[in-house]
Amino acid sequence: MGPVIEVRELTKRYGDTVAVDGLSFTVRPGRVTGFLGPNGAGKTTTMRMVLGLDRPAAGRALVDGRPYREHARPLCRAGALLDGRGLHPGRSAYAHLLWLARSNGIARSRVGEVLALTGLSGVARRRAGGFSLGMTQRLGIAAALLGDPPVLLFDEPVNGLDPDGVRWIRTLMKDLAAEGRTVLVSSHMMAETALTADHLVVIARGRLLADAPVPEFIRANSRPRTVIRTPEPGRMRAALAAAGFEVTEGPDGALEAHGAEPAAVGELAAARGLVVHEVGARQASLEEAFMRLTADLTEYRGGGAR
Ligand SMILES: Nc1ncnc2c1ncn2[C@@H]1O[C@H](COP(=O)(O)OP(=O)(O)OP(=O)(O)O)[C@@H](O)[C@H]1O
Repeated sequence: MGPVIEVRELTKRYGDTVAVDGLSFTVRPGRVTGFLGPNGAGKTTTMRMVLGLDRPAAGRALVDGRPYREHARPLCRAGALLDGRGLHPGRSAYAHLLWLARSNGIARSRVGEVLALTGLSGVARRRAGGFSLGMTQRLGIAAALLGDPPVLLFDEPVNGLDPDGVRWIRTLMKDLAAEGRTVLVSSHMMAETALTADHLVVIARGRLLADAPVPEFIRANSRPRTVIRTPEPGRMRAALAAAGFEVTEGPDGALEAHGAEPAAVGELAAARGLVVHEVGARQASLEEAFMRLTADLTEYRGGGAR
């Protein structure tokens, strides 16, 4: 088995706030693991403890079998993008990376490699303090990749990026996982996570809610839904309603039966002699599944309907 991140019974308190509460999960190599949770769920705190930046009150977090800081050259075991801190604004991108490489026993030649990998070669000599948000993110990722680590943690890497930047990060995450690395990516953005992650670890209030492959997570947290196209929408609607399904109509006139599998709809249509042009399963989005799971648990609700 390749390198993993192991979190066991991890707990962290800030005064009266229990930021992380007896949390256990394992992040495995070869896939992108999305780390999801509402605001204040404890994602950043968990990642900081994995990286030895915060001390747990209880439990432990291991990278490749031991605490991150106990590795001889930690940057070569795990790389991380947290929140752009630790960047000296007066230094050039090159100088920043060279300083990191030196203090971790990493070859100078690797600096040029990660600059090229992150598309920063052309601005390597410029002051990092003058970088745009996108360039700052790229520099943070260059630093994370410097030690060519088998384990990578990214905290909200696409925050504030333009569509090109988002696409670039998405491809990079997938490529890193395809190379057999262990990749943990926290995010608020469900649509983006659905496009990037293979597996999910979902937390709220510091506790584990789900640890499952994305399709399984969606299936477990949504009701089946079937789309029906028919030249007899009125009769079909009535038949579905009589069978106990809630029916809505999409903007294109197609019907959607909630709680119904396509097989049930097809059999119903046959029994009633109804003509159908299309019957198909419609998968819920990751966002819908996530909202369903966390609806009652969210610490801070957005305004509006409760
Ligand atoms: N240094 C700190 N001092 C006091 N409380 C903290 C500190 N860091 C985090 N917290 C609290 O711990 C809880 C978890 O915060 P954390 O930042 O880990 O959550 P998160 O899931 O990363 O949230 P977000 O998605 O909003 O970044 C929150 O209630 C937060 O206010």
